[in-house]
Parts: sequence; C-alpha cells; structure tokens
Amino acid sequence: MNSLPVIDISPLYNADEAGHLAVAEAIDRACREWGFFYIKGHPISAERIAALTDHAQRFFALPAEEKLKIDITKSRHHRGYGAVATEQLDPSQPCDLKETFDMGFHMPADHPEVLAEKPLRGPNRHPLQIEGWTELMEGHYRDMQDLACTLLRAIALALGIERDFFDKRFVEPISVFRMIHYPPRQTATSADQQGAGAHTDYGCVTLLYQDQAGGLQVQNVKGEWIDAPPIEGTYVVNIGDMMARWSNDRYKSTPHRVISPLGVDRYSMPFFAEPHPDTEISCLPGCYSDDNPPKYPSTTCSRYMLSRFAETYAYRRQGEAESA
Ligand SMILES: N=C(N)NCCCC[C@H](N)C(=O)O
Ligand SMILES: O=C(O)CCC(=O)C(=O)O
Ligand SMILES: [Fe+2]
Repeated sequence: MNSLPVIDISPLYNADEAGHLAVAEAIDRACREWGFFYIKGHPISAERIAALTDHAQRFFALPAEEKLKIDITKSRHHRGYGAVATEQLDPSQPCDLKETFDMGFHMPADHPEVLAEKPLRGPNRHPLQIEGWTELMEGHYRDMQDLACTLLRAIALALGIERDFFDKRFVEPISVFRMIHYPPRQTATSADQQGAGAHTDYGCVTLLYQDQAGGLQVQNVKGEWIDAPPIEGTYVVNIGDMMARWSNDRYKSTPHRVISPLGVDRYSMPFFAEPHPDTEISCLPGCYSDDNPPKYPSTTCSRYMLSRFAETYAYRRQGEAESA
C-alpha cells in the first residue's frame, strides 16, 4: 500500500466495452484510495515530450528581461511567465523555488467573453523569441485536453453518470497547461523552502509529465510523505479539489509537494483540467444519500478558481490585476 498504482489506459482507445469498464474500475479504486496514479498507454509521443523539453529549456534560459516581457503578474488573463517566488503553494512556507510558463484556452481579444471582461478569459501570451513555440504549445494544449476528456469519460463510467457529462462541460475550458523549471537547490537553500510547497490542486484532474530528476512527493493516508518517482513514458494523474467536491470526497484530492533535487535542474509539465467557468460544481447524483449528505456548498468553476488563486499569489492578494 506504499506505492502508487500504474494503470494502462490503452483499452480506452478501443471499442471494446469490457476494456473500458476494467480501466474505469482501476481508476475508480486509485481515486478512492490515493487520489493519485500513473498512466501508461497514452497517446503523447516521446518525440512530443522531447520537443517540449527542448522548448522549455530554451525559454527558461532566456535573460530575465526577455521572459518578463510576458510577466504573468501584469496579465489580466493570468497567462505568461511567473518568476521564482511568484507563487506560494503552501502559505505557511517561503515562496516556491520555481519559475513557470502558463497558457490556457486561447480566446482572441474580440471574443464576447473577453470583451465582457470575464475573469481568466483572453489571448495566450507566448514567447515570440522562440521559433515554432506557439504552434507546438497550442497543439499540445488540445492533445492534453483530449487526453483529460478520455480519462474523464472513464471516471463518468465509474461514477454512473452520463458518459459525456464532462465533455459537455469542458467546451472552451479554463484548463491550464504549465511548464515548470525548478532551479537546482543549493546546500545553502533553507531546508523549508520547497520547489512547490505542500498543496492540493484546484481543478478536476491534473496530468503531470515529470523529467527524470525526481522530487515529487505525495501524502499517504497516514500523513507520511512518499516519493512519486519518475517512470519513463508515464503521466502522473491526480484528483483536484473540484472533483473532490463533485464526488463528495469519494475521490480524494491528496496533498503533494516538490523537493527540488540538489544540484540538478528539474522540468515538469502539468496540465490542470478545469471546465468552462460557468460550470456548476455541486455534488453529483449517486455521490450522496441520506446518511452521506453533500459536504460542500455548490459553487462555480470560476468562483472557485479565483478564490484559490487569491490564496497562493501574493500579487493577487494585494488586489492587483483585479479582473484576472
Ligand atoms: N488554472 C490553473 N490551475 N492555474 C495554475 C495554477 C497552478 C497551481 C495549482 N497547483 C493548481 O492546482 O491549479
Ligand atoms: O512539478 C511537479 O512535479 C508538481 C507540480 C504541482 O504539483 C503543481 O504545479 O500543482
Ligand atoms: Fe499540484
């Protein structure tokens, strides 16, 4: 019970219904016991990962003033570059020792939701210095959203709701694709400054590619930190708080953190799957009963996301970039 399950999801890409059911049951068990698992048999190629890694390394190696041309703290739509210490995932610890690039669902400036100044809606901000960047990232964003929807169909099957329940809610989603660079920890770095402080994710599911450096840790039911080591060719999948709310805690949103490795750079690439901003997040049918009433009040995706952002971004606490 001390290592995370590895689930082969390739049957989800075949027509055979028994195969779908077997994968759905394995995912259901992993989400109830851990809220964390690895997937293999997914369609993201090794060549794609190599290209993304190369682009991430080139971007983060740019001089600070180049990266800050797309400073996320100056973005109304929460897109672009976050320098070291922009985010504080564990508010009881120092700011995170990592830098990030965030992109979301691209909406042109004349889209009605952007004109209406809906929070978190707007155009992506890509580093134009790097050739081929925009095409690679926009294509990858679509592929990751497709992979998330494939997993969410298996989850819908396990929960006994309509198979396309999530597909309908992930049209023009809030989902974010992020690239993270963890600079090497020095022996002089304070022991409690983490790459990413302990936290639970905000969304429905997170799909994480991590390189071979290691450092991701997950809390087990006893509250102990266990390693989630890199396994070549896999993604780490975890349940976020919106899915915990939807499922009335049938599925666990489990605390995790990153201890930056000593003396090596680490790169990771999470995709945070989050539905359309107006999606209602309230207890799903079949997840409550008389002796298991709903634990959480109903909310919407956008309301919930903004409340969480306000806790972990210092610049948002000060009320800057009000409308996202
Ligand atoms: N829309 C999102 N998620 N934006 C990026 C924030 C990432 C922080 C976080 N762990 C999370 O769970 O989102
Ligand atoms: O970089 C990682 O391995 C995990 C990052 C993470 O948990 C997050 O950004 O939410
Ligand atoms: Fe996380």
